[in-house]
Amino acid sequence: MSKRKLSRQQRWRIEKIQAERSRRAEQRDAKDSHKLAAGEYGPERPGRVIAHYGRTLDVQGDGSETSVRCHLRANLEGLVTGDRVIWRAAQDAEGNVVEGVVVARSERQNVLERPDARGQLKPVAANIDQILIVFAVEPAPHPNLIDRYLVAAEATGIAPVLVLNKIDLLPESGGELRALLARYEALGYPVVATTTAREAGLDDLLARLAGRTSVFVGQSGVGKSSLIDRLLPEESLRIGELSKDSRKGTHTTTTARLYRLPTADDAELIDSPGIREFGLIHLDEQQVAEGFIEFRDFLGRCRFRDCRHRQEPGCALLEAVERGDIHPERFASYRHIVDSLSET
Ligand SMILES: Nc1nc2c(ncn2[C@@H]2O[C@H](COP(=O)(O)OP(=O)(O)OP(=O)(O)O)[C@@H](O)[C@H]2O)c(=O)[nH]1
Ligand SMILES: [Zn+2]
Repeated sequence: MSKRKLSRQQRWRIEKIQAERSRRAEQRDAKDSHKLAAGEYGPERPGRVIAHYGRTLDVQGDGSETSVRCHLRANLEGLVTGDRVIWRAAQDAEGNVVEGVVVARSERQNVLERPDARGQLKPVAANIDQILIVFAVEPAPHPNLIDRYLVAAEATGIAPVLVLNKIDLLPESGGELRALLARYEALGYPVVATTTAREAGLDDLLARLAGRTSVFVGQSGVGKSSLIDRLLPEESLRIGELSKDSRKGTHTTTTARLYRLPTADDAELIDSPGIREFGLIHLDEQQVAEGFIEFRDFLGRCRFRDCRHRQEPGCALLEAVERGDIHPERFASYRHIVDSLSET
């Protein structure tokens, strides 16, 4: 945000708008309390937030195929797509569920955060099982890019998976990228090869998606949209919801949306432009070191407690590189990422 000073009039306007917003929220909450007390809402039931627009959410009840537009009790803040919640449904005269109210949030298994316009971390999605880091021969990943994504994923505690897309463009021998992937596989990372150019190109990916909640991240042009288009063949699934909202003139700045994939068993995908750019978050030196999973055995074993693993004697990491327990390119990548931290 710009540092420009707001005029008194602008400040007054902003305060007025905010006061009006909170007044409306209070009113709605009072109405909800009344309805809840009057038994107009059904029993508490578990559900999942599949989209959110400000203080309005789409919640899918467990075991249900459809979602219900819900609002929040005033004491609930910061719910994001993927959150598991407790909600109560209101029914119309025919017994159809028409709207709902979210009364509680269940504990999060993990949360994906992104910096907002002011650089403050804000949650964008929760309860994710895996981050699919997509890359391709074209555009080729610049050195360290894969490691950067891996470190960012490790920092969230969500399991990363490497997805090499556009394998139709790979040379017969597999090329350098395949060799690079073998190195990551040896570290224990799952690796999946895909192409949207062939019918069976997504079979391995589908197997990987089954039974899990995933997000796709990766640099522009590697084929994230193409993959998602193939996974969600019904365009109406993606666009229908949005146009319905814009017709109503509702605010549609949804941060992320959860899709259940018709193409894989019990697979969920959470997607939004903000999530696709994941990886650009700021990390500290310690997080970067811990993000290189093969370093973990050696961290804390250097002679000096404040070792920065540069040229200190008795550095356990440098010794591990020397012995061949840490690949020199991964170590160089670690250095490069740490050095870039001071530039940002
Ligand atoms: N040869 C080949 N091209 C592909 C494949 N997948 C995607 N492409 C092409 O790669 C280009 C970029 O694909 P997108 O799906 O737009 O890439 P993206 O990662 O979503 O890019 P952003 O939206 O900018 O983040 C398009 O021209 C696609 O047709 C593939 O498996 N093989
Ligand atoms: Zn050290």
